[in-house]
Amino acid sequence: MLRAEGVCAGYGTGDVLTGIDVIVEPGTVTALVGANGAGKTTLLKTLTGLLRPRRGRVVADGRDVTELSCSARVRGPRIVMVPEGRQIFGSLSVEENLALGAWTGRDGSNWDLVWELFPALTEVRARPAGLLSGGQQQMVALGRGLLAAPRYLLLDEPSLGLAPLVVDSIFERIRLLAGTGIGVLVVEQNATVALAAAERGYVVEGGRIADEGTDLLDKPELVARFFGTRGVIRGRAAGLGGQLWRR
Ligand SMILES: Nc1ncnc2c1ncn2[C@@H]1O[C@H](COP(=O)(O)OP(=O)(O)OP(=O)(O)O)[C@@H](O)[C@H]1O
Repeated sequence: MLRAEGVCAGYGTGDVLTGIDVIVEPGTVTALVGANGAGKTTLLKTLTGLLRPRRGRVVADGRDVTELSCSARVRGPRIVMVPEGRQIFGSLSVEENLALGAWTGRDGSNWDLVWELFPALTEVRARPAGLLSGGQQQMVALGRGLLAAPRYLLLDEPSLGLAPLVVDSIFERIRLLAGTGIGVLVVEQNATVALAAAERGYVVEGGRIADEGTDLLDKPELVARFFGTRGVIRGRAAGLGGQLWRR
């Protein structure tokens, strides 16, 4: 499993995370939700090695990886991040963008998995990625992450800027990714969708874990904090969807 243990981290002289514990199990989806600026991306950065924690540690499969660089974490414990905003190279083809993820040389059968999970990409594989829809670009970003052969895949706001139906389809794919044994940590402001797709959820507020568990959508006061009372109704509906997704 991948663990953040008592992680404190920040930028300059300010602390953003003030003691965070999070666990990501292989073969499951874990959701990390919270408002703008709560510290979600900062936690992902400390897990991938983009940012060193000031206190606490990052442990992957029993090994302390806190001092490892980003690339060493991809090659060793296979911690891979799909960044916010997709970061696609618009002038490169879909296939060229995907191939960028294959730098570890472990891509092997994951190419088949990418085409299987994202069949829509087969038809546009030679097209410049900048011409794709937002949903297709998100599929490219996920596929590129998959080609780095992750054991742990960290997704930063995969729903950003996508229509609700496209978001549902992306989260279905995320569940399938977890079904292959990958531990997925998904950071989202779209809390109901992420929690519905996840076995376990964490709420980050002000750099701390304010709540965690397997039943966060059953807590109306929590959902209302994010979305108001309309969110409670949506949350219940999404929770039902989440149950159906689970194996
Ligand atoms: N490179 C940076 N330098 C200084 N401060 C930063 C930097 N990156 C983020 N911050 C600050 O850290 C705090 C947490 O940011 P973070 O991006 O982790 O939040 P978040 O929960 O992911 O929110 P968002 O959804 O807006 O990305 C914010 O106050 C932000 O302004």
